[in-house]
Amino acid sequence: MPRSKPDIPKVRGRTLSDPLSAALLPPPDESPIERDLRVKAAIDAKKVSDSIDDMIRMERNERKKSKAEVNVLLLGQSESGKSTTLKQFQLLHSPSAFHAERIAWRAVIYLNLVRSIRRILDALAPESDILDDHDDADDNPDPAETASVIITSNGRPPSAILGTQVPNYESYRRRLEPLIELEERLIRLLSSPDEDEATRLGPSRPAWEQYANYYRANENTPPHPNGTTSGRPAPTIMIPQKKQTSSSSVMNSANGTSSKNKEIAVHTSTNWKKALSLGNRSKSPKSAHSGEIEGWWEDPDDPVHTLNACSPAMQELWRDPQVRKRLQEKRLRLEESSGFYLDEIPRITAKKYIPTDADVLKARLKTMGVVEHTFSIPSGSNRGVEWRIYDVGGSRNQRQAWAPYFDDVNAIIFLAPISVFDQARHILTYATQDPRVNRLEDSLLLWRSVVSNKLLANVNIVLFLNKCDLLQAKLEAGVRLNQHMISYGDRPNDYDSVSKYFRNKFGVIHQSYTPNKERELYIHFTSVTDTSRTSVIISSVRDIIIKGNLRNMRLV
Ligand SMILES: Nc1nc2c(ncn2[C@@H]2O[C@H](COP(=O)(O)OP(=O)(O)OP(=O)(O)O)[C@@H](O)[C@H]2O)c(=O)[nH]1
Ligand SMILES: [Mg+2]
Repeated sequence: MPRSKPDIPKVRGRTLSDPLSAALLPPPDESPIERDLRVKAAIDAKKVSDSIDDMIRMERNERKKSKAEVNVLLLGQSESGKSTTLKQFQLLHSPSAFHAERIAWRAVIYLNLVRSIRRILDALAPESDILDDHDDADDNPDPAETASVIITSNGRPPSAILGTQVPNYESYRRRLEPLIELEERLIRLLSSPDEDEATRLGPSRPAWEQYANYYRANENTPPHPNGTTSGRPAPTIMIPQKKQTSSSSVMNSANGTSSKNKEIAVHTSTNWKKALSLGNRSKSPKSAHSGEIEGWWEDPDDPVHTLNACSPAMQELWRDPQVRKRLQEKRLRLEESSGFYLDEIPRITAKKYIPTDADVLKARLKTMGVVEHTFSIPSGSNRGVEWRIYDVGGSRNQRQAWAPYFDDVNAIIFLAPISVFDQARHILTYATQDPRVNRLEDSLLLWRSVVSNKLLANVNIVLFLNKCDLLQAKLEAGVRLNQHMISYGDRPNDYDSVSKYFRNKFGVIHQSYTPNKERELYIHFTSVTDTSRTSVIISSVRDIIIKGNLRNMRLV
């Protein structure tokens, strides 16, 4: 069916100097019969052209339907749980690949554990001036964001002056010293061996290491407090860009294609997992002649030996009541922090330790750049829908990499960690007077900017109010929401009331700012480290996204 009234071919907007316009003009001496013939020929030609257009359109829709594609973006601030959600997708849809990679996570888990120990020692150091809030390290290193240090007028942090002294500190420090070297080694192992700049260490050496160095040189005199800084940020591993693979690939953070922009912060699972191919050795047959070994535990250079040797000291440190008291004074709640394995030291430091699924889900490795994973997910009568899931870095200096993905995204899963209402990030920018920004406020602002984005007006949005397990534990421990969010007022401080309050807060922002009032918002309360509950949620999210996608395709 022709879509417009048949007429002579349109040449509107062209001038006579345009050769096409000139060619389409009727001949000057055209008779009425010739005119009718010419108009009929033009109408026939247009019919043919329209039917070709229709065929092309139908073919494209058919192609889309048969090889349906879904692009999903995981968004949210740093440490909100995006990469963990991606791991859950992997566990659900490519479990064998997930299990095959478990061994490679050993290095990350070791690094998380060693870092927790170092943070305790930093907090115990007599002259330590580490920040009370561990999440401050979130977005380092970024020139616009610097962790602030609370220093009194005499240059010493208040907690160092008034805090509980741990008499065994020196002994712990000495016994755990090999872990300093191990931390550096693990970071080197995880980064690419041929990239000098591959690994970014934090801005300074840790307080306890400075103290240790000083102490070695000046046995009994304590070091000068000046010059010490806060604990290091979470290890950030910068991995060079490699050719993309279909199942797991890496993108340039700036334009999603090449490495032109030297500011690329690439973080690919493929690369670092290969770099630590410790697991391969377990497959080698043991042979006295070739020197092959049965497993990594027989390799004297494997990091497990240092950990294993330090295991008793680590356990004593973590069990020590005075240490716990000191951590409380410093408001350092390691139990809530990412990559927490202190309650499982004997199991993690065992020579033949293999990470469980739960360990991998708990492991913390900050994402730099954008990581893409594809899955083929069967859906109803469809042969298989190809899902592309993009996991982005959530820290502030990573967010500019998000926009290029807005163009052809079908759905967004936005993660907001609602347990962080009592945490602040230290941000020093020219525009910010108060360097402390509440992390939940940060999430709300980010949410507002995503839901109000016009490019995303027709994109399905699913909101995960995440870290509900930590929220519940925090409320049960007596932390009051109204002390951090005045607007909460006198409402009860229990999980039900608080979680509803947050759902409402995020919902109202969506309602007020969405450019598409028809858009439905799907909200889930999640703890994405919990596999059984998350797999149910993922299945329902999958259906919502597929339905929304089909609806949008019909509108095309
Ligand atoms: N207890 C608990 N821990 C969680 C939950 N979700 C994520 N985590 C942990 O929080 C840490 C951070 O999660 P990630 O998935 O790495 O966060 P991300 O959003 O990818 O962070 P960036 O890569 O920095 O943007 C990890 O150690 C997770 O195991 C949750 O619901 N409960
Ligand atoms: Mg991540």
